[in-house]
Amino acid sequence: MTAVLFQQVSRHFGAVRAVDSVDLAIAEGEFFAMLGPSGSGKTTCLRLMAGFEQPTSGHIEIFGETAEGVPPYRRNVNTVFQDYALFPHLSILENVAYGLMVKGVGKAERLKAAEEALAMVKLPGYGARRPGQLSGGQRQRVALARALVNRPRVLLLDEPLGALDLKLREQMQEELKSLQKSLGITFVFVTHDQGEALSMADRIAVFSDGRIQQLGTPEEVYKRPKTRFVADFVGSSNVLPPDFVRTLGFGDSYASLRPEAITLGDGPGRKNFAGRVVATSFLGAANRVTVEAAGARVAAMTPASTAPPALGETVTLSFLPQDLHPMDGAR
Ligand SMILES: Nc1ncnc2c1ncn2[C@@H]1O[C@H](COP(=O)(O)OP(=O)(O)OP(=O)(O)O)[C@@H](O)[C@H]1O
Repeated sequence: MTAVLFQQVSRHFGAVRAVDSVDLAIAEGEFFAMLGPSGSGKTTCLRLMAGFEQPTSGHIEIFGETAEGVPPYRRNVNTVFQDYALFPHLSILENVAYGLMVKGVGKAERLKAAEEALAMVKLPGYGARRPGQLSGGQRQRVALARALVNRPRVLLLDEPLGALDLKLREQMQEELKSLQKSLGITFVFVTHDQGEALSMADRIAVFSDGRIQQLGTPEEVYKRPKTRFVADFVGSSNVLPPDFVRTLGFGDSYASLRPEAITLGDGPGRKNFAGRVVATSFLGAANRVTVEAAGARVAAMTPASTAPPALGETVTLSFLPQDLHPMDGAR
């Protein structure tokens, strides 16, 4: 079943097209990431799903029901905000139970549900504390518990790990992913961190200027970026200019070629080109070798077990034709 459906959805603020003719269908139980730079429209999309914004045009459905005009509290969705928005004067348990209190659930029942939600996010026994007595990572979990206690069918997460340091972020990424799988709730996750989107999501929508540039699995988006923007934003792919692509025997368009698909030397069935080494760097498991070839700068990954070529040396590099991906927007 489709959890969230956008048909030609736009949200304009005066002349700003924050969201511009977006189509998407998020499946029930999916971990869906909206990835893009600041100002690309992903938060506005999330707010449209939550009901904090209404579309200027287009149609939104949540589990098959029209969402336009339905207020946030009537939708089967809950939002976890980046700043957590916990009440400082309430205990952790009261914070988590708050949504149920507003809905009129009796005290014993809501406190029990809040305890269960705290256990889900691995914070059992923390209920008596105040938010100020918890670490950033623990507050993040409380924010999550506070959304989960409502048993939403869709959980909307707006950069929920943004305030955490790198190590805690990575730990929470794994926990969020396994929590999502065990609960079977649809997660829609906003991030500007491509590593985070690639590692957690089932599918990613890459946003730029209010539009979806590409929608696909992490592997598709990473290995076969459709546009130069996606190639640049989602990773360290080589973006080869049309003139160079033509010399390799392909058509007249930009193309992406991942550094790890390029090897030193030639081999059967491979396409090759010559380049002069302009930089090398040791990355631990591999060396990154950058060459200049016919006006293009191309990076290759070579095994760390062999010494990289010397700077200034001319080398032959090769790749399998299927690893070169022509992109939209020729010139
Ligand atoms: N209430 C508003 N009034 C006017 N312009 C807005 C409003 N909300 C968003 N915008 C504009 O819409 C565009 C998209 O904003 P949005 O917050 O959706 O981007 P984002 O990709 O989530 O960025 P960030 O990662 O910085 O949150 C921006 O240019 C923003 O300034």
